[in-house]
Amino acid sequence: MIGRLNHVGVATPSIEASVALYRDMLGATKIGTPFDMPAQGVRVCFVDLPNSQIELIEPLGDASPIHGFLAKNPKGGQHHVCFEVEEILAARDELRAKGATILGTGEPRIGAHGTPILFIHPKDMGGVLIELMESPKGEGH
Ligand SMILES: CC[C@@H](C(=O)O)C(=O)SCCNC(=O)CCNC(=O)[C@H](O)C(C)(C)COP(=O)(O)OP(=O)(O)OC[C@H]1O[C@@H](n2cnc3c(N)ncnc32)[C@H](O)[C@@H]1OP(=O)(O)O
Ligand SMILES: [Co+2]
Repeated sequence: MIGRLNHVGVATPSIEASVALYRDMLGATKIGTPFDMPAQGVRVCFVDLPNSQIELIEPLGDASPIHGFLAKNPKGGQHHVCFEVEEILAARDELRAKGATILGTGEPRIGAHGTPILFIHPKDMGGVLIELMESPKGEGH
């Protein structure tokens, strides 16, 4: 089921401050323009790497799912890892059959790459919040 590592999600109280870190400390040159995803409750900015992406996420709105994480980690930190899968509904059903908790309604939502995404509760994955993302068509692993 598991495919390519698509991105590592990094929660931050300030995308602007995090962009400065990745640019000035690590020398990142391919940094996108931040954009809002109200349905996901986050503001997003991608840092492109040769083999993957860092997804900087800042809370957006009172119901943002990352408020709790930032309350525990006020300076931010590594929040989730995202793996591509070929068929998101098949992956969800297989995971559920294995006892995993799919977060939210369990129905995929459209993520920042324009394809359906789901999250697996960290309690079922050794303390790591896992995002599954359907591979963009034609880019299957
Ligand atoms: C940009 C769009 C999209 C994309 O296309 O890539 C995204 O990535 S959106 C990213 C943000 N969205 C989400 O994270 C949605 C799924 N997340 C959730 O539903 C919640 O955040 C959560 C994982 C259920 C946590 O909810 P919260 O209310 O903050 O915490 P709890 O108190 O319920 O926590 C229970 C338990 O889990 C631990 N925890 C919380 N967050 C994480 C985390 N990111 N990584 C690892 N562990 C986490 C928390 O510490 C609690 O542990 P215990 O205290 O030991 O019970
Ligand atoms: Co993500």
